[in-house]
Amino acid sequence: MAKITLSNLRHSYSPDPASRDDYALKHIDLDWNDGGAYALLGPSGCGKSTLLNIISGLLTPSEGRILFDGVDVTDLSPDQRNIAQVFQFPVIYDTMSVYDNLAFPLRNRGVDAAKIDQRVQEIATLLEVQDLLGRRASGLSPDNKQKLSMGRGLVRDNVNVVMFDEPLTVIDPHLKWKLRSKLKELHQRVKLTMIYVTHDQTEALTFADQVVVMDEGEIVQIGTPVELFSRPAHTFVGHFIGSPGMNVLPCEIRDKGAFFEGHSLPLEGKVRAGISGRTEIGIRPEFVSIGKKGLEATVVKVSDVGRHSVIQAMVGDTRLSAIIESDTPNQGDVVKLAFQQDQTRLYCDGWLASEV
Ligand SMILES: Nc1ncnc2c1ncn2[C@@H]1O[C@H](COP(=O)(O)OP(=O)(O)OP(=O)(O)O)[C@@H](O)[C@H]1O
Repeated sequence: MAKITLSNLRHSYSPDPASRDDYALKHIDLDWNDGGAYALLGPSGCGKSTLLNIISGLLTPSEGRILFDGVDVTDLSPDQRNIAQVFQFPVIYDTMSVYDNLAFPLRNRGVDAAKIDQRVQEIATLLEVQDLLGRRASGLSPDNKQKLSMGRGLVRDNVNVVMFDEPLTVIDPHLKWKLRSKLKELHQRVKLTMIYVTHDQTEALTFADQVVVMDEGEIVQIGTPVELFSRPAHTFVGHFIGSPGMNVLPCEIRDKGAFFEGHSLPLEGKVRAGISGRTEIGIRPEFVSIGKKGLEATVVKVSDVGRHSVIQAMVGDTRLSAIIESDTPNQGDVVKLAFQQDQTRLYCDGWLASEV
């Protein structure tokens, strides 16, 4: 296990990058603490795989250094970095048994037979493949093949980091939640440093203690799932996390207050001093309610999603979502929307600009 430091990293796939847009990773400075469970979350193309490949040593960054426990490993090969990686698709030896597949990474490093047996049994039990140990890997279902692939990544307890790159892509939806919670349980038991790469917020939020959110080659926020939900540092995080995502409404700042469609909307706290730029109000649909007073809005869509309804309503040209627990309005109704003040945030050029 190790603390991993990424220092002043930049990466461009172009041999001659001319502008910031030529960089797949724009500037990354980050510590992954020893024993942490991290998710690297972001949309397709934001640079997750590039970052992962730089940590694993498959890719040399254009600029910057990678340190494991303070030791510079930038010029070391993937093998010398002593890491384990689980990919989207199973990487297993089809002709070997399940047992031998799990034992392979340990045998390869000369671990003694008793210890190998103990680890193989432990990991197989955890992943619920203990009954399959004698079977040939080629005959396994796709789910079990991927479980085996994960097992191979987890079987060594002395790796610096285990990295998972969208590992549940091939897993049946009904098994996904089970494996996600298994991985979490496993992390709590083994306390290896783990980095889980995904574009799926549910996977990231269930697995990780800390979620690193990326967009366009940059880290936009690092936080616990609760922090990302409650105070998104950027409107991108507000949109990307949550279902539906945060409402972002254009606003004007006057007399130290925020005005949307001519209405004053009380913010959570003060407007940060000295801001200038495009200003927006951010409020999650969970904190918009229908009341006797508030912004007049026309309901344009109502979706019953079980425990609550999601309504969409127009205020002028702006569409808002609200999560409504009871007394759901009908499409076409004119309602009054109220915002919970301590959840009403201000953003300037995308970044959080209200203070509490
Ligand atoms: N080998 C390559 N050559 C040139 N450009 C690349 C290469 N690999 C990735 N890119 C570009 O770098 C940027 C980041 O890609 P990357 O694959 O790291 O993103 P990602 O978040 O992992 O996306 P995905 O989830 O789709 O894999 C993208 O603009 C992509 O087109």
